[in-house]
Amino acid sequence: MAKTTKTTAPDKKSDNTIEQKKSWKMNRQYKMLLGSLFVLFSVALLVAFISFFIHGQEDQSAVLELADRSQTVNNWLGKFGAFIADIFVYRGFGVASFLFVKLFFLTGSFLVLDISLKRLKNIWFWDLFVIILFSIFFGFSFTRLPELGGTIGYEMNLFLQAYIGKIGTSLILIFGIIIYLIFKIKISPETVKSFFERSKKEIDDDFKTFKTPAATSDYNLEEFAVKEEVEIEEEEIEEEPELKPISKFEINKENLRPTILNSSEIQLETSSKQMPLTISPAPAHSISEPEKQIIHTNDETFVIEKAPEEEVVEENLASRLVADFGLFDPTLDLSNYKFPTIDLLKEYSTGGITINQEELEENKNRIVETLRNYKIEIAQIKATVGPSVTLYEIVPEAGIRISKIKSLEDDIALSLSALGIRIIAPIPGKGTIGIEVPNKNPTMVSMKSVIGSAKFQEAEMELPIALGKTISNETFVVDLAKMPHLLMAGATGQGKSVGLNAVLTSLLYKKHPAEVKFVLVDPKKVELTLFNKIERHYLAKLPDSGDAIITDNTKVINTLNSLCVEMDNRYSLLKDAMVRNIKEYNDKFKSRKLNPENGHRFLPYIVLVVDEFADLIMTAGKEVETPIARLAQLARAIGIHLIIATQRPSVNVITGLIKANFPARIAFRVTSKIDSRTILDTQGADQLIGRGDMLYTNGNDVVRVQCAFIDTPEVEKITEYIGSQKAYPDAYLLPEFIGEESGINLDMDISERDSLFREAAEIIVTAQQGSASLLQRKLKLGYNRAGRLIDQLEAAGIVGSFEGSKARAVNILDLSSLDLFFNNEQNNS
Ligand SMILES: Nc1ncnc2c1ncn2[C@@H]1O[C@H](COP(=O)(O)OP(=O)(O)OP(=O)(O)O)[C@@H](O)[C@H]1O
Repeated sequence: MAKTTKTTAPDKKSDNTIEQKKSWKMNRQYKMLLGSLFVLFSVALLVAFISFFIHGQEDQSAVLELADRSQTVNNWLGKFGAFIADIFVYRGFGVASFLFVKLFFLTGSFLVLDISLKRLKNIWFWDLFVIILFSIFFGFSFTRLPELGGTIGYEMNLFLQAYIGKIGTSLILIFGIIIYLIFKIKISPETVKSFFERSKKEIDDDFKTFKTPAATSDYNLEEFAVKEEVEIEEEEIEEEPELKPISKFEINKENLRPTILNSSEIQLETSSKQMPLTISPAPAHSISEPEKQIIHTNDETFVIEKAPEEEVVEENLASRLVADFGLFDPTLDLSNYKFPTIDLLKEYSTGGITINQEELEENKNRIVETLRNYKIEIAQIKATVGPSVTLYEIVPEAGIRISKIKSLEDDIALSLSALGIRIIAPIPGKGTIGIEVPNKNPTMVSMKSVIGSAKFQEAEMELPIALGKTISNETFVVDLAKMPHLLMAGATGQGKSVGLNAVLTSLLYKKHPAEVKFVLVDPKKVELTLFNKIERHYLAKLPDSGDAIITDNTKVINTLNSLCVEMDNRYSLLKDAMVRNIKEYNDKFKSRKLNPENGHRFLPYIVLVVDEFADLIMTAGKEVETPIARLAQLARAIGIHLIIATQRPSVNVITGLIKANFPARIAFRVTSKIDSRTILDTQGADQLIGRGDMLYTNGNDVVRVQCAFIDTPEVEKITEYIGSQKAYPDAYLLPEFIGEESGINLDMDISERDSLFREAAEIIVTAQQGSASLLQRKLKLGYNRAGRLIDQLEAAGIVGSFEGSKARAVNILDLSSLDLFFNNEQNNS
């Protein structure tokens, strides 16, 4: 079995046209031009400012008469210099204007080097803050030299002093400094404390080493050198990302460390003393280790060296990346994507539920009478009206056995002359007995009402699904991610397809195309075709396959196996990231702690929807059951969720293996109690009234829900709304899976032959027809296995080679010749 994995991201670059490249070049040229202008302007500012402080006063009158050519100025940059210096320094911010030189220089450099300007925002913001703060400070401190604070500083200072006085102004200035220290420098009491502690220790160390004869001048020099190096390195680290944030995740850890050889320390200590004891932990990491802390004890010969705590570089780097670029946003590729609006959906009922008082009264009386006939007295009865069913909650008199009421189910139904009575005895968690009676005039639950409900809109779930409304008329919202897989079954025409559409629509209303992808399998070819329009937004498919919606059962096997490959790939990514599930993984990826260069990517949820599962099991049997069971067992953690619908709830379709892995199940109306048991492990689905009336279970409790109704034109409108928006270049591509039918693996070895090889040969020889479909039928095999058998028969020489549409020739005439053939083969081997 040859498998190749090719993980492809949806945002695969489309073919870059020559035009695009050209426009990029133009862009770059403009940037370089503009950048150089900025750099030159910064130089001009510097010259103008310096000469303003030397000759400013003399130029003051000339600035007012710029047009007069006879006026001469002393500024080194002529009238222009005098003018800009006047604007920035005199009328502006005074000495603090020098920071503009830095700002323009940096902006120019960023443009010339084509570095993202995002970081500049931060720099401009804080520098402008400092400029204003400084100009107020100078205006405040040097009232006699107004040019130090500039007109702005001077005036602001006057303004502040007029309102809050000198003390108030100085407090504001101090507050400004605190803001800068906290947010820009990121100072906290802890950092200050640790700084002082470190300096104290350094002073102590210096003092001691000075005293200790072991500390030769060599040592001090080295230590000094190390410190200097650290300072330089730190500066570099500060500056580097400003100029080179190209590689977001790379960091050369060695650059962060001062280079010091432990051995030199050890040697120094040993050479000076006769019997020194030096304890140095973890000598294995001697190269490029951080500074070690040396603790001197009272005994001068005993020096303890303590390895410092290692910095968590990744953390720092990630938070720095997040500070610079913000959290990773997976929706950025389609940032203008607009979610479908609620008005695309239709409102079916005008008002809410209509309560028919007479009907309620009548039903109540009948229930009471029927029970009284069987000597069951009722203490209290309460009715809750739902959209299609009313729940009568009964509190029986003390001493009445619940099983007695339950056994009267059919009698009560008969006396109420209604289809679909369901008795819940007792209602879990309530201690009452429930009798559900269908309403004469059920209210249709529109998809609009459930999608628009606050419960759905505000649902904090990974994959919220609005299924419909419960008996107490509450919107019923469940999380597919928690289910984690859903089985939907029900007889034909009871609302399965509408239910599937409701599930898909819910997800379309809540999830961005970057966050969820659907794999749709639709053997009926008509149910899910509408979703074709959103192929490039929401669908996933195999590479090189035409339509994303799979209608051919043989292709399903490849898709399922490909999903298994995707699952394995995702598990290894999760393992690599040391997280347990997709949510943690994506959170980590968003906070830029995972490097895309190591294959990490944002993982969208994948929802596999199989309509008509029975059909699939019939044609492909075990070959689909195995990958489905594998996905169902393992895929929950990595965000692959399965929704399987079938109208034939028989045990050979919903097998034990499938059932064990699908705790969440929806049953629409079925025809027999046995079917109900097959789906829900309990009866009840046979007593539903159809038209979207359903039972939902996720373990123990069974909830009766009226499924929301969504019609085909509504789905069409939604898919059209989404489909007409900008999309990804292609559908989300699943990893490639090369199935066994590719013919590459002809099993030539006799020992590796299929166990049914002899039987298959006999069938082919008897029928004198070499076709895989014959084997499929006779041996009840899937397409793949039958194909492989034919390949083996060809390799053995029993059938001829592939001849297009004609069946293969059979080279052995009858069964006796076949026996002879096998005997010969055995003797030869
Ligand atoms: N939630 C609902 N509310 C009201 N009517 C519904 C609802 N669901 C289904 N119906 C009615 O039942 C009809 C059949 O529904 P649907 O096509 O979903 O059945 P199905 O189980 O998918 O049938 P099949 O298996 O043959 O495709 C719909 O045309 C609609 O009139």
